[in-house]
Amino acid sequence: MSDQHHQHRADRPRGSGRPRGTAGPGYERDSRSGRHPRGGRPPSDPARQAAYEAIAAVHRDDAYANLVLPDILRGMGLTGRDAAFATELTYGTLRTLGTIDLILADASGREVARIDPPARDALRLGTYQLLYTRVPAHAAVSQTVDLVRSVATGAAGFANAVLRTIAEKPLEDWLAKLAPAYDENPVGNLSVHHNHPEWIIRSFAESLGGDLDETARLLIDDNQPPGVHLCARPGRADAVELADEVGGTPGAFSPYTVYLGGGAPGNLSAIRDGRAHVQDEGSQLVAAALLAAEVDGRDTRWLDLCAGPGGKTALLGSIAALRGAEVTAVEVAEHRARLVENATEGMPVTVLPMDGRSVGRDPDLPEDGFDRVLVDAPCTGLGSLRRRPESRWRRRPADLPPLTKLQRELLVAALRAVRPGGVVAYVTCSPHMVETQVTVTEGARRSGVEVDFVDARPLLPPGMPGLGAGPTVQLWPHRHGTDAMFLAMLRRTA
Ligand SMILES: C[S@@+](CC[C@H](N)C(=O)[O-])C[C@H]1O[C@@H](n2cnc3c(N)ncnc32)[C@H](O)[C@@H]1O
Repeated sequence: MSDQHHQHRADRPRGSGRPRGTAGPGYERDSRSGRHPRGGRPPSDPARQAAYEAIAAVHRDDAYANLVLPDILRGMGLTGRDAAFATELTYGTLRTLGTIDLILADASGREVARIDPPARDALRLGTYQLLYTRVPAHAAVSQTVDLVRSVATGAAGFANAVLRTIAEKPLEDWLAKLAPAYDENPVGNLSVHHNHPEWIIRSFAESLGGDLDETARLLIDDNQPPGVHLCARPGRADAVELADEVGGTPGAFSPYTVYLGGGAPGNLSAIRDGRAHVQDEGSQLVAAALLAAEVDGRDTRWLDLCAGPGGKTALLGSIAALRGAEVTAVEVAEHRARLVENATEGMPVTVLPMDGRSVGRDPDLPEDGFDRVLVDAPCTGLGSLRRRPESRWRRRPADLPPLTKLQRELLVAALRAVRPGGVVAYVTCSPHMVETQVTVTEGARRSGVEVDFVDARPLLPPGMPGLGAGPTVQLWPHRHGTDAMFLAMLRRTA
């Protein structure tokens, strides 16, 4: 699945994947409504039922948990501790799916693919409770068996037997039994222990210079839910004052960042009245880095070539208002272009709903026309797996070729759009070398213009640790507490 598909699907009506009324293979019997499990007996408690429905929607409808779960919680009227429990169960089960399926296959003595899908998803949820939470075993088993009874007629006895087998051993014993020995297959071992597919672990390790100890630390942090970061919009809010206002703390690195302590950011007046927006600190850092690079002469025409939904455009637009600059924001998906318009209300930003590769073919996107250009390219999103629990199991290496072609073409367009002496920031929320170093090197080579790499490290706040040998920068959850954003800064020399 390419990121383009990802974007389009993510933008369908909330929670939907497949069209309504259709169901994925194996779910027909029990979940034709697309929502509520059917059956003669009452299902398990509401939080578990909500988690089951979200997990089933992810697998049955190709839905996204972060989109579908809020709708389910709202529909069931779940708030507070129930909503938090349902969220933990949903995200935890989806994140640990690879290992859970190994355990389920071993305990049931059959391939997981051969278990009836509704029973399979309920069993996954039960296994997660047994091995990854403090839910007492008897409650995990009985609640899951009740759930199975309501969604998969006739499977309750099977589920009971499988769950009792799983409950016989703690997680460590299951991992010791099923993971390959570290000495013989370190990546396979890390995959089972830390719930990431092997090809993703290999790509992280390659980006970390082959250091598997550090890779393991990354995987551990990649399994933690990320904190909520706010961006205090320059000229509209001050990060220290905003932190006081919302009961948060100023960010460790970006002067605009506030770490929110808790609560729903949507309820904050600072967000409602346009003084701040939700944005990972890493995203704020790479957007601000574009503006920290020196350019000679004119510095008023900035271009954001992949703008939707507009987080980085909003930061650039706030600073443009202070510096007398103007931002042109390009976004190919019309509905996402509208999100950019909403995000940049009152800022000197012009949104163009068009393909960023039209540089030189559209009067609004002239060659040599801009002083600074941001290419926040569509990517696999491997750097933000913390936010999308199912994503690691959905992504495939085959997603890379079409994405890297698009990334390269957008970078070439950016290098043609910038004037000689201007700068281009190439950014991805993936640390995969094929999307980062390879794309940048190839894009620069094919652009037909002369470029130099600018050392991106001094463009980040002073004293930031772990920025490597340059000239590009890779941020990491375990080093910086941010998404794994990549930044390459290029200057057009002629
Ligand atoms: C990584 S996201 C950008 C995130 C955004 N910069 C932000 O901070 O909110 C990449 C965006 O590029 C858009 N996109 C994909 N192909 C494009 C193209 N050919 N031209 C312009 N935008 C494109 C996608 O629709 C998506 O919104």
